[in-house]
Amino acid sequence: MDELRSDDMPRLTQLAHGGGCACKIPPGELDSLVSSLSGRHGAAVDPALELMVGLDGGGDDAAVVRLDGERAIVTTADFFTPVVDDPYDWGRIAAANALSDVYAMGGTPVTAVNLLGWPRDALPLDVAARVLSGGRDVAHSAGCHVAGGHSVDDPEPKYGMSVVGVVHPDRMLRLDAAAPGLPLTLTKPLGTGVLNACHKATGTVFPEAVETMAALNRDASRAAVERGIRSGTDVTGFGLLGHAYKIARAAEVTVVVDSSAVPCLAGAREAVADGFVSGGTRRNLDWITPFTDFGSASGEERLLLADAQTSGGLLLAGELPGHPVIGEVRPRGRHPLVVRGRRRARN
Ligand SMILES: Nc1ncnc2c1ncn2[C@@H]1O[C@H](COP(=O)(O)OP(=O)(O)OP(=O)(O)O)[C@@H](O)[C@H]1O
Ligand SMILES: [Mg+2]
Repeated sequence: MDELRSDDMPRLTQLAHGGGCACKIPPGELDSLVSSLSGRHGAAVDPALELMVGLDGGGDDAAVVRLDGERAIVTTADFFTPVVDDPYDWGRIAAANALSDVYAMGGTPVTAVNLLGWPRDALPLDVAARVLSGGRDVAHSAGCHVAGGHSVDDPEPKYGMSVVGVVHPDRMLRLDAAAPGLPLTLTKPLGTGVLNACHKATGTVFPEAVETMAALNRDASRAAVERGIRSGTDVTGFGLLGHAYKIARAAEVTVVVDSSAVPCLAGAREAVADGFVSGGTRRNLDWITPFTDFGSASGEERLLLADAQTSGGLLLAGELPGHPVIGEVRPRGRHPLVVRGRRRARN
């Protein structure tokens, strides 16, 4: 428990209507909103640099513009409400999540600025300082400067970062580059959404979930790029199946997820069974259900596969030693998404 906490200070998660990436605008609504920006008025006039990745196809993890044949700039922004009550941990998690979209493009973050919304009447500013120091420490561990920010008075606490990175233009991890025949790899276990919902409701701390969320996707991203992997994304608010669907849609393939191979945090299955399921997770499931062949997957399995993750792992079209293969990419079939159930033992 953080030393700044006093009995009359509200728990951070109680000041948030939703938590972390589970408070994102639902995927279908976001698609409509973002598509309203493209089309006839969607291109910059006389752009200074070539846009390599933008809003087409529902948008990738970050925007990319080419500087020259060897270098491109990656830009992204992410902020959300508290996922945990400890301000330093929340800061670490929010920063790892913001940096993750640069890693999800195969890039290296170079500089970040803080985005802070703070309820000045409800929470002392030294709590905000703890949040910012958690974010700074994680960004620094990533070799990324924290060199500014923007702060507003806000009834609901919010924190995140806008991050600029660099990437080689021919070595990016793009949604639309997933090719049939490739295995599918996931680099962090699922379950942060349901465990965060349990934490918010009961106050129970899940240290393994906190460390998973605060962990950088840097090493997995670097290793993937070195191995020649060129397609991937990070698994966040739309859940494993939502982000797998975004790959299937962008690359016009079918993504098969083998549910028995998907790693889960300790306690996650119990948390689903106990009903700690966020509205965001249920909306994810509603969104992907028409596109998915669920086979014999149970209701609880579906919820876990759609669980809104905060600062989740990379989902890669390719094999990465040390991380589980959880499915494969196939030519587009009847459904963009297929869930293979748990295999029954043969008699
Ligand atoms: N308000 C907005 N205006 C323009 N584009 C937006 C807006 N909100 C989201 N987008 C774009 O929509 C796409 C999907 O957004 P989403 O937040 O799901 O992606 P993401 O940044 O990879 O998410 P995460 O940080 O959870 O990994 C992205 O390309 C993002 O840039
Ligand atoms: Mg992303």
